Amino acid sequence: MDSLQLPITHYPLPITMQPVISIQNLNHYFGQGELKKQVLFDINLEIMPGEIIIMTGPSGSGKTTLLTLMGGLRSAQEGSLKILEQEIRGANKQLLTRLRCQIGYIFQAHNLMSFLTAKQNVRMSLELHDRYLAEDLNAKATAMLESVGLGNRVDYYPENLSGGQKQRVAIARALVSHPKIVLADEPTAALDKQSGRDVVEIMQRLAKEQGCTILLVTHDNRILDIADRIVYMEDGYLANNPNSAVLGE
Ligand SMILES: Nc1ncnc2c1ncn2[C@@H]1O[C@H](COP(=O)(O)OP(=O)(O)OP(=O)(O)O)[C@@H](O)[C@H]1O
Repeated sequence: MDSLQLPITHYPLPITMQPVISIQNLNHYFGQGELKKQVLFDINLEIMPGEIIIMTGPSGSGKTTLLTLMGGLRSAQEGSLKILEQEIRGANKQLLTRLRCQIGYIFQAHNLMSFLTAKQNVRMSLELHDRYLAEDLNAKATAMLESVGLGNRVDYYPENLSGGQKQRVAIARALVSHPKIVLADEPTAALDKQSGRDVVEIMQRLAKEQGCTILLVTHDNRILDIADRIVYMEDGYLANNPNSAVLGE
């Protein structure tokens, strides 16, 4: 088997910048027959590695529907949607499940397990990945909690943490496995101004450190400045040009 060893290269391999998410002419419908209703219209969007994108727009405009499609939480129906270079139009459950393991999710309600401590909640996310099985998962989870400023709360249960602290545990849980994509739906909605600010600044710092892409849906105008790019949804259409929308005013 020795003869199969590959030569070691001592120079960096060329990096090709492929979009982590690529959407072309995407339409989406809910319901069937007479009740069939189109909620997304001809969406086109490319998101590059490391970008922080904020998606904003009125209630009911289709933001969550688009976010769940981009997170592989539902299958695309019409057009093309590629996540990490995999086409997910008509994708089967196995492919969607595999993709989901490579994506971190942060929701408005933190969705922490109430019967697990902060450390156990974060550790659980690592247990989904075979590549960490040989590592000290408790040490990794603790280090991640330290990096979101919760080193002194690792053994606390969610009910004994503030809203902002819970959301920071959710961030630690989403980012501990170094996903290429993190999707966040209204992560600051339940937080006061300062906690909301802290939470998004932590997300921004970790994303830049890890080189992961963040896609964040929000109505919160106070956090728009953390974005590299803002996209605006209205009535199921995406305005990809920030100048076409009056934001934060
Ligand atoms: N499961 C569903 N079945 C039928 N219609 C749905 C479903 N989910 C969403 N819709 C409809 O699709 C449209 C877009 O909803 P969506 O939740 O994506 O909007 P949104 O911009 O995220 O709204 P909000 O800001 O209030 O969360 C709305 O008209 C909504 O009523």
